[in-house]
Amino acid sequence: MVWISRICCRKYGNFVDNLRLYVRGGSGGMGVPRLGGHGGDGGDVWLVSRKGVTLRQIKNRHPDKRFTGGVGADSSVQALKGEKGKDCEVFVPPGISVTTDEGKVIAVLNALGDRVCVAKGGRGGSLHSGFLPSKGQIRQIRLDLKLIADMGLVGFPNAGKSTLLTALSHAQTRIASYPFTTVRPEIGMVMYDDHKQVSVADLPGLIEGAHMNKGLGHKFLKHVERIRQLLIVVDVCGFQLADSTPLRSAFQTLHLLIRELRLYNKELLRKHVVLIINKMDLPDADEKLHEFLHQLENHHDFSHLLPDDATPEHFLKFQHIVPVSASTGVGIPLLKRLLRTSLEEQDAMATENQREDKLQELRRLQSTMSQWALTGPTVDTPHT
Ligand SMILES: Nc1nc2c(ncn2[C@@H]2O[C@H](COP(=O)(O)OP(=O)(O)OP(=O)(O)O)[C@@H](O)[C@H]2O)c(=O)[nH]1
Ligand SMILES: [Mg+2]
Repeated sequence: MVWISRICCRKYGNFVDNLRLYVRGGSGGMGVPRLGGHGGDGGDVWLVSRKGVTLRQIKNRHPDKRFTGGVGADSSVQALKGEKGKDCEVFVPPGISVTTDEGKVIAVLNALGDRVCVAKGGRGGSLHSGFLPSKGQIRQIRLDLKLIADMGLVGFPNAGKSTLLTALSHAQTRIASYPFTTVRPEIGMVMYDDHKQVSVADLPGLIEGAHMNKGLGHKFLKHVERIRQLLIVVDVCGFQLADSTPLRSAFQTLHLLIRELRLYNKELLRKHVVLIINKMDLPDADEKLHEFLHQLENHHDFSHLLPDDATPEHFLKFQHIVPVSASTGVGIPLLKRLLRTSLEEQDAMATENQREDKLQELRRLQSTMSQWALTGPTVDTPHT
């Protein structure tokens, strides 16, 4: 039996997922022409990925968001070579991508302990520079945090993603009958009776054109990149953003969602996906589910139902398809079990792939060795 714990449900209040920093390397120290002494180089500014740090902490502790390396020491009679200025280390959470103001990605810090120099200190004065020091590098950089969770709820607004997370984990998410209720990601922990847990992220609803920054656009989509599996949530009755926009059936909604994911980053479609068909308590839900499943099975026959250019080149293969009602709780225990199963299946598949890779490697080695037994090893001769 699966059980859930209110205590273990985490909610990230005041979530900060991006931050702009001003970083400046320290200036170099003065050289001494008379003695031929070199000034010390200025200190660099480094970002270092560390556990337990949040962008909010950085923001609170350094309201001016300025980080500067130490100044290199001047050359002197006592120390002809001046000492290097102190490096400045800024601790950041893992999962950070660092970009310049022009949008150029400088680095991605994924693993704990990853580090990158974001502003180099200036050179100390030397013969080369007429013993005058140079200034350190100055940069405005942007840190973007990509959320890490086992699974992420993805869907159009109002599909019931937040209601589902509450039903799965008792996370206290905002739920309302209007689109775009969720404006920042929330994470809930689904607990199992053997104390294993699965983290599930509730993400703001997508709309058509999200890949071009419509709605919450990229602000939301970037979080999907680091999530292990997608939980695509579709309202069995479809979706209509406003009276003036067309009503999309569940089948159409699904395709439009896939299109948005693909246009943002087609690698996302390589992830494992569980399809959740929600609101099964609504009138006619059974017939609509039947029709939707039929369309899914024979999707090529129904491409005429899709809006222009919505036909995806890649059709997602679903690990599991689960009809539920997040409001009444029907199907929720099954869904909880399937979340766990789906992650275990992915782990098993990864292990199997690794085993297969090793076997292939071994076979290659064996065939090379038997070749050698016949002909002797071939040695690459350098080109003359
Ligand atoms: N009948 C029915 N209504 C549901 C169900 N799940 C959610 N709802 C209702 O649908 C509306 C939207 O629910 P939310 O959970 O806020 O939807 P969401 O997908 O998080 O929406 P956004 O945050 O705007 O993207 C609310 O009025 C819910 O009460 C369900 O299983 N059945
Ligand atoms: Mg929501």
